[in-house]
Amino acid sequence: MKPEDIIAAVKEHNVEFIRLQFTDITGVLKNVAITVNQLDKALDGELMFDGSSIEGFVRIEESDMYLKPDPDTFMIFPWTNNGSKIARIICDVYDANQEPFIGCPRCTLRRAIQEADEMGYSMKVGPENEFFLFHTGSDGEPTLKTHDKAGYFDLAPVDKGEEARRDMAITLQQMGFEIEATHHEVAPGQHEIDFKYEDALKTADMIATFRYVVRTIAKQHDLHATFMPKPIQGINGSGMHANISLFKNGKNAFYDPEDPNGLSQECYYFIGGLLQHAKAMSAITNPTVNSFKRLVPGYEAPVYIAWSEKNRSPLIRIPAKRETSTRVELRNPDTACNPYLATAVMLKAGLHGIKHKIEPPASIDKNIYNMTPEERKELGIDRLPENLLEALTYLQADGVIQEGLGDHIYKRFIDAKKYEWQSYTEAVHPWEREQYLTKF
Ligand SMILES: Nc1ncnc2c1ncn2[C@@H]1O[C@H](COP(=O)(O)OP(=O)(O)OP(=O)(O)O)[C@@H](O)[C@H]1O
Ligand SMILES: N[C@@H](CCC(=O)O)C(=O)O
Ligand SMILES: [Mg+2]
Ligand SMILES: [Mg+2]
Repeated sequence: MKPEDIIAAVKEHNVEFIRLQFTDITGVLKNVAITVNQLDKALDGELMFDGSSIEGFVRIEESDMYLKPDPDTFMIFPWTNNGSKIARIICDVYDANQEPFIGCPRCTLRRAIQEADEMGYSMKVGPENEFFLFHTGSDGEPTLKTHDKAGYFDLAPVDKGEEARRDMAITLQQMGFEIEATHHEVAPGQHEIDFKYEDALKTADMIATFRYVVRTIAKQHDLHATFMPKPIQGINGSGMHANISLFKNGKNAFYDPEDPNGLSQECYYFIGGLLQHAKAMSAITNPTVNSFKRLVPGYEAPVYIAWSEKNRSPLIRIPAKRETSTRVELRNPDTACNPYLATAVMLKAGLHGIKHKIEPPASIDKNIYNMTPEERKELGIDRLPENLLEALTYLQADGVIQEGLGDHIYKRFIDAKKYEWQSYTEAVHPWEREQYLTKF
């Protein structure tokens, strides 16, 4: 969209406020709301804000930042706030010198996309977004209660969860999402909404928007939507499987009809790169203490670093469809990740595989969970980090993933996450009281 079209649309639909959105390094959506009078100035990229209060941005002495709206992301929300129509535009963050800010996650993804572009590739991503819907209590705070006992693909009697999910899909469609599927997931109260794959930057924007819409609509149904990866022990957690392909000259570069598996050499190398960097990448794709409680055996989440054309136990699965749909499904990313940074490191790792011709190990077509440790060792199957601290240690040893993040984000991320880990280890958890309070 051109700036003049945006101004015309705002006037035509009586939009009162425009939210200028961006994310901090932890992936939390931030916004500055402006009135229509300021839109001209904002579209020219002249709107400044104080970056010193944003997680992982800058120090107070260098805090002036510019928001550069990306006109292609303009959209009017289908709902009103107290009767006011609101629109949003997603922005890149620029520094005081009017250069892309090195701490801006969206600009970081742009850099990785540029690297792919120089090699002739464009990355497509389709995420599978899982989440839980919980009731809110009389105080409006979320509980852990769901009133459905439904499971995978169930058609529950019409309940709030199903109604809310339908509303979410309708709203997203009104906002231009092409919804491919919505279904109940395996766990009670767990849902999935999948939208059609798109170019990497567009998909990352859509994931950020998706989370915002899902939470907003849930609230309208007195429900709390959570993208926390493992809210309840003993049942499945929520993943965000990333379906990835590279296109070259308008064709899927992962497809090769001559290959017995229908996969191109580039696809094999891309898998090789993802597997080689999986441990370091997990700090970004699974960025919370809680993320690693999902990555345990028995809940359809990956634990072992391997790939397969068939079964779902390894980290990477190759869904059966070929030609345009040929893709790699990376199964460890979760719903707490920053979609821009997660996409940037996945692309960086895959491109590294192509550049350095990293052959993946043989595919594993047996259920890895049923193997003995000795069998896994014999096949050279390693596992993902067991916790956030371990993942951070791998990230600190992986120059490729660090380069993908850029020095600024890498350092701020490590500092923020080490602090998070420290605070977690100092906390006394209910489990400890259960185990020790009466025993000692
Ligand atoms: N060439 C492609 N590149 C990237 N993503 C693609 C491509 N083709 C399809 N997709 C996307 O892959 C996702 C497919 O999700 P779908 O739920 O069908 O996958 P699945 O892994 O088979 O399901 P599940 O894991 O829930 O059993 C969608 O977002 C779809 O748009
Ligand atoms: N919820 C599972 C995935 C279920 C599925 O295969 O769709 C996970 O944590 O990854
Ligand atoms: Mg699923
Ligand atoms: Mg999947």
